[in-house]
Amino acid sequence: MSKYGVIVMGPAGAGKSTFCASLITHLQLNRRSAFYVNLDPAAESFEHAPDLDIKDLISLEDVMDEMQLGPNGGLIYCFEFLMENLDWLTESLDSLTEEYLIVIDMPGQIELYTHIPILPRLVKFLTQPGALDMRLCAAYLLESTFIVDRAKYFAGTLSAMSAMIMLEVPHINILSKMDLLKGQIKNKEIKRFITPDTTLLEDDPAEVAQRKAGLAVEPKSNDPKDKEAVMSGASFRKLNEAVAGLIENFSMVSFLKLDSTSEDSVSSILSYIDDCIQYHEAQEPRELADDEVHAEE
Ligand SMILES: Nc1nc2c(ncn2[C@@H]2O[C@H](COP(=O)(O)OP(=O)(O)OP(=O)(O)O)[C@@H](O)[C@H]2O)c(=O)[nH]1
Ligand SMILES: [Mg+2]
Repeated sequence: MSKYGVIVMGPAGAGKSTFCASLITHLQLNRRSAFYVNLDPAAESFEHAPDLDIKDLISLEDVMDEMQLGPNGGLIYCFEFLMENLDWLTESLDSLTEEYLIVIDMPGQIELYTHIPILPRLVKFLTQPGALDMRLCAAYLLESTFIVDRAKYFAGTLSAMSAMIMLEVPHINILSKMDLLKGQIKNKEIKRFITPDTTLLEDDPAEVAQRKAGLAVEPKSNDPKDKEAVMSGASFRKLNEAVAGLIENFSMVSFLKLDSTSEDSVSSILSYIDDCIQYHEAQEPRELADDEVHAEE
């Protein structure tokens, strides 16, 4: 029996846990079964108590104390430990029927997505036919406020693309916290960021402001500590153009918009997830509950 799930990824603070919570609330309101898996050993408070929590397998605090590691090293250790104890996942997920949407909340450390091959191994394990056989959709969140800084937006898009290439499962990219842009940026302008392309660098507000202020077009110093010098000027622009060009050439990334505070927005993202994993095709027709029958009448 196949299982159905979504793995929610993205940089720190992108809104992953909030999205997981809104998604679970929405599933519950629509009488769908959700199973919430928290894989962030540093997460402390939850809107919905996790059905499975990595903290029950390993404690980040203990790891940091005993192995004398910092939070990032500790997290990597926790994931390596998880990979050696995958039975822990199998035991809990094995009995879930295809009715469930398994929602997996990931930590925000970017190392996990780019530097080490743990995530591809985890995804391979979850999706392996004959074992858990999960139809899994990867959802990569990027904070929409990044669009005011083109360099940040393209760097974030590059990390989304890197996760996409690495994971080889259906993938959606999401600009989160769209409500924060309301009244700040016109809808027409926001549309330009849905599919990234190099023309977005032509009117980079940061660069326009620099030019207006008569600031250097070349870094004054090569000292990486001199952030302002390194993060501006013609060389920095060339770097951004190269990154934006790479993203455009691959033409793999486009974004969906999410406002986790809006039920309609969460519902629309859920439809994409359902389509990606063909959730509805697998469902048995179910009988309507009494109140649903009345609502239909
Ligand atoms: N306005 C607004 N704020 C949001 C939204 N989603 C998340 N936030 C806020 O953004 C902050 C970070 O949200 P989290 O859901 O904890 O982000 P995360 O990606 O899980 O963070 P880490 O697990 O630490 O990587 C919190 O203060 C949330 O309340 C949204 O759609 N709109
Ligand atoms: Mg979180």
